[in-house]
Amino acid sequence: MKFTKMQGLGNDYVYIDCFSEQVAKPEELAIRIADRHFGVGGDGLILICPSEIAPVRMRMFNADGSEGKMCGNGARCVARYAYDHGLVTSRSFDIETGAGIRHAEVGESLVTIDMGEAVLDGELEEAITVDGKATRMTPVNVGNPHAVYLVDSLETLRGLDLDKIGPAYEHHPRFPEGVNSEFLYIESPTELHMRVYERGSGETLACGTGATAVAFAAMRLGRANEKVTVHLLGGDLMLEQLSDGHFRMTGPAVEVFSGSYFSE
Ligand SMILES: N[C@H](CCC[C@H](N)C(=O)O)C(=O)O
Repeated sequence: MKFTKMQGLGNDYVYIDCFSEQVAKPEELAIRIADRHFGVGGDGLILICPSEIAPVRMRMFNADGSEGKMCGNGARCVARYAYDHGLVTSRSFDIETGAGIRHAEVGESLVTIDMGEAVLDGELEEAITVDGKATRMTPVNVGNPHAVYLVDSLETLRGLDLDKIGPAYEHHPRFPEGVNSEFLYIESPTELHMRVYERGSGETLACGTGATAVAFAAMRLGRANEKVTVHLLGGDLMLEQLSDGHFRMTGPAVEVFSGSYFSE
């Protein structure tokens, strides 16, 4: 089976072009192919599929085999792949995702995705107790669920042991279906810093839906302008809220290598 390895800010997935390949059990394949020792290695698996309502459809699976409805870094890479490999002829086109249609614009090096509207999924700065510790978070839905936790300094952000504390956030009973958790430090109204512990994949170097969620939370808290740079471990994303409420996310999307995966 042919695959392509792509990354957006180090959020890396194994991509399979389902215009030419068939994947019978993507949940199982995701677990095996995303394994960094026994497989190709990645944060999960993304299928680039034909669609009846758009030129291309994205399906994303986390490293544990669970399917996510939306993936920002994945959408940029799918857009890059679709354009570079001739699945589309225009640089501007729609992608069908589990969360609905997302519009993509493929530039020379950067790709922009219209992430749609973010929705407050509860209260701003809701009280929550995680692992016995009382704290606050802002729940945001960007097609997939996020919880945004504010931290008070860059040092605190850098010092978080997410491998250790992450699972208690991911599986908190407030979110019965699990949640992607972002830890956000607001440096200024235009500069945000975040780390993410993703549902189903653990800490990743970047998360496009997560960056959209933190931009939304910071704006709703009155602490960010409508255009911000989000600094992630793997690099920077630009997020802008348009007058219609939609978030435009701009960042890199890179093909790293391709090969053949010998499954079974
Ligand atoms: N890394 C992705 C999000 C994956 C979300 C997934 N972990 C879920 O279960 O919702 C992004 O760039 O938006």
